[in-house]
Amino acid sequence: MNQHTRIIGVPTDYGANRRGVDMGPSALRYAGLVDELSSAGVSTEDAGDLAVPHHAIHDADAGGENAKHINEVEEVTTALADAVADALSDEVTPLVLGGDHSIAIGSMVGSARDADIGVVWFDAHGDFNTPETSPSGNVHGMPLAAALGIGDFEGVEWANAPRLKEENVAIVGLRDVDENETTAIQDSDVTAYTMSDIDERGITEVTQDALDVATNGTDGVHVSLDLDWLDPREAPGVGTPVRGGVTYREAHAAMELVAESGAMRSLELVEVNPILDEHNETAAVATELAASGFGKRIL
Ligand SMILES: NC(=[NH2+])NCCC[C@H](N)C(=O)O
Ligand SMILES: [Mn+2]
Ligand SMILES: [Mn+2]
Repeated sequence: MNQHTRIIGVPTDYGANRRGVDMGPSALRYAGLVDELSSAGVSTEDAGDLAVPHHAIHDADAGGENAKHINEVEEVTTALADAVADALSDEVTPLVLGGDHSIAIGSMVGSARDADIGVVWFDAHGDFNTPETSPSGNVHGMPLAAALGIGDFEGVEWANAPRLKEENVAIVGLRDVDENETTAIQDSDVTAYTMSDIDERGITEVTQDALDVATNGTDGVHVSLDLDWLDPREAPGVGTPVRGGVTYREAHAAMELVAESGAMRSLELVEVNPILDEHNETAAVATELAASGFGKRIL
């Protein structure tokens, strides 16, 4: 496989309640991302990090707001959307390094600017809240609803990806969903595969189904990999860990299927928090999974 990718770092934690995920891009680079990708036969250019507004006070722990730091999220995701769209028009695959999962708004908007896309969302969470349903006010719990224009996000131009349809979105590995978020997912045309589905049918069949959903009638697929998708024993460096996630091998099997589909248009690795990690192992796992997504095989 001969592929080219452009790394776009997005060192932000404005969408999360626990600090430190803004150091994710450094941790991923330090874990050897470029070497790992080159062992997959992928050539990499590193565009560095996007500028993220700095505020002396980060009030993510403060209550009250129902979409905390939404202005900073808008600023960052708007710049990211342009960077992702630019990479695609230069015919390189954008590889976005988070940062918290709010950045996915920018990845999806950019990836869908000139194409009809599907999304495969590997995550413990639905990230389907809106400011009115969110129990936390953290925007990293809202990016799918934002891109799809659900609830408060309807008509919010910077956040919506009009060329992404609900019926082309597949969430894989769900195991922690808020009450009103559950209803919103059920009322939508999004397909959600829970951990119970993976228990019953196995990771291969479920991932294949998810890829079918995302490729059906689209020009390509944005793959969003939240590291809390994995079991916290394998990926401890995340801000919102949930027990009972996929194993290291299941994660690789899924990413190998992503590569085999030939449909991956853009990829993001999010929610790596080096402060909560053990010896950078979550970042290391993330780089290995990215390589599998780009076609690395054992033999
Ligand atoms: N990308 C994430 N880690 N999202 C976690 C979201 C947690 C919770 N559902 C919330 O809305 O706050
Ligand atoms: Mn998550
Ligand atoms: Mn997430």
